[in-house]
Amino acid sequence: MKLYHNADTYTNITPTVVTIGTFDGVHIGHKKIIERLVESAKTNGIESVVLTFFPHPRMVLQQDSDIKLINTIDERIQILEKTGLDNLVIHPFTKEFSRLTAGEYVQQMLIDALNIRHVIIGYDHRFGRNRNSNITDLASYGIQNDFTVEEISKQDIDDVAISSTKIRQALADGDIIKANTYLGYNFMLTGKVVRGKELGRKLSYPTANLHIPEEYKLIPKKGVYVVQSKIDNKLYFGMMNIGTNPTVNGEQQTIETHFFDASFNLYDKKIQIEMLKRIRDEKKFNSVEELQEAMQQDEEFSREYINSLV
Ligand SMILES: Cc1cc2nc3c(=O)[nH]c(=O)nc-3n(C[C@H](O)[C@H](O)[C@H](O)COP(=O)(O)O)c2cc1C
Ligand SMILES: Nc1ncnc2c1ncn2[C@@H]1O[C@H](COP(=O)(O)OP(=O)(O)O)[C@@H](O)[C@H]1O
Repeated sequence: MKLYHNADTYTNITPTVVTIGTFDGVHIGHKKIIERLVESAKTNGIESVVLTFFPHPRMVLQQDSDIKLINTIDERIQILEKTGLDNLVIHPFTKEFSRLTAGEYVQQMLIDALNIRHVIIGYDHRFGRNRNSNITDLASYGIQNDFTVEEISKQDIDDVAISSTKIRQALADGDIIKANTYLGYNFMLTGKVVRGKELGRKLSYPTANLHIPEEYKLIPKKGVYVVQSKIDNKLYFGMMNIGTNPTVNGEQQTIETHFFDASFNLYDKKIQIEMLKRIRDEKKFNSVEELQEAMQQDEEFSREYINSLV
């Protein structure tokens, strides 16, 4: 897959079949659409393109909107890599861009930049300044400019929207198994390991504190989870706490993971942690000893769960 951070840098002259959207989560509903796109490119001997925008239009147009996304932009790229897609164009969404008229948008983006032959698009897709053009308008631009428009049915679009809503809700509820079922892969958190209070090692459970710079990343419900992570090409299982560490009077929310059967220095390392299963709520214990006991039980639970996977 080739990656472009601006449609203007797309210089490939092979005609394209394009689909346009945010594809947050790149879940099984999105994958069906992308499969159709890739198939259509193959059948017609042209190249497939997903055109997506970043930041999310709502981050730009309603700056106060506290939008949370299932994937960071880098995670989205990583998941799309595996779909067989030829090209991913992530065009910067700016206020200026949002003011392009529908005609300017079609000409500059679809025709001039992408050399479009075919577009696969949701029945309810809107585009151009104030989103005032629809799929019928796109079809007439197509007749004038020699490209065809293929509609994704209401049913398929509804399925996509339902899945996204279910995934967000499941993550908010801590129901990782449900989220992962709809995603078709394990929900992940990606970030850098930073220093904490250095209490973990005293509890005999050193915990890597994950810092996620993307404020828009959706973080699941507070609590304790079974997780896994590939670090330097080796798979580690572990247990994660998302919370404020009330027992030790923590204030800020942290994301901390203890990996089993491992001893390494992870500071400043970028890691990606896949979440597998929720264990329990975070609690305020009366003493550090009680917390330690709870962590031992979490470890037992996690190990049993991990063994049940194989
Ligand atoms: C599996 C796991 C479960 C945890 N559960 C709780 C909890 O229920 N309540 C709590 O106050 N802290 C909990 N913690 C957080 C510990 O308080 C934290 O790991 C400890 O304070 C070490 O912090 P440090 O990495 O900043 O040194 C948990 C941590 C882990 C890894
Ligand atoms: N099994 C392990 N799981 C997680 N981190 C580990 C492990 N073994 C060593 N470490 C290291 O220990 C650090 C965490 O120790 P800890 O005492 O909890 O300090 P901090 O408060 O800075 O997180 C991690 O960032 C990592 O570099």
